[in-house]
Amino acid sequence: MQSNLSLTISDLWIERGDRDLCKGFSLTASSGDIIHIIGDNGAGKSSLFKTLFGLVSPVEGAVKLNGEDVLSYREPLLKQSLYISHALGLKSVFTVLENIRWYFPNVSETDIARVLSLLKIEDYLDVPIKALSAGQTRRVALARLWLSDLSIWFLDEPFSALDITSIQLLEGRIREHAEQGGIVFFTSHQPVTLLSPRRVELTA
Ligand SMILES: Nc1ncnc2c1ncn2[C@@H]1O[C@H](COP(=O)(O)OP(=O)(O)OP(=O)(O)O)[C@@H](O)[C@H]1O
Repeated sequence: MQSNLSLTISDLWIERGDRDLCKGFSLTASSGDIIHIIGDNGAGKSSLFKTLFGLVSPVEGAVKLNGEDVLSYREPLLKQSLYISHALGLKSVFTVLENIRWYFPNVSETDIARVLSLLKIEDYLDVPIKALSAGQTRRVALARLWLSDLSIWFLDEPFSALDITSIQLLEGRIREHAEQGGIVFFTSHQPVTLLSPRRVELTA
């Protein structure tokens, strides 16, 4: 995992439908930062993450990773980043293990077993995602945070549907990642006080 990272967003302006979002939005995040993006429903939090991932093109603005423009050529950012959207990125007819293997074909059985046990989904290895509860499904998606070595995380509502034990586990993992030099952006409509994140508000 690379540390000493600096991601700078300058004067961003996103348009979706006929709505202006994030107009004039600027932010710099460095290794070790945990950033809680807040804002009302529809303020543009998911759109911001999608823009950084190239799924939405901004009207204006610049995004630089360690000084390099990553809006016109995104590969340096994508190679460093892990994005878990509302959609979670899981295949519903694949089993838990098949989904994990889809992302991590070379990770050892031991590491997968350790993480699934930590997340208390070790008994569901051969169960298709469509047969899991909402919280169990999210835990499978979040397993990527323990198995990946990517530095910059974009987590859209990662605490949604989780029980208290899982919330604490995720908070611990986010804190650990930042301490190791990663950068974490997340959205949540609930206060996440244990992490003491930097709060950045988008206005609708
Ligand atoms: N595919 C789309 N086409 C047109 N407009 C869209 C599209 N997706 C989202 N929008 C609009 O963009 C605005 C911002 O949506 P976005 O999902 O980014 O908000 P959000 O802050 O993540 O909201 P929430 O807290 O409800 O998740 C909304 O007004 C929404 O209607």
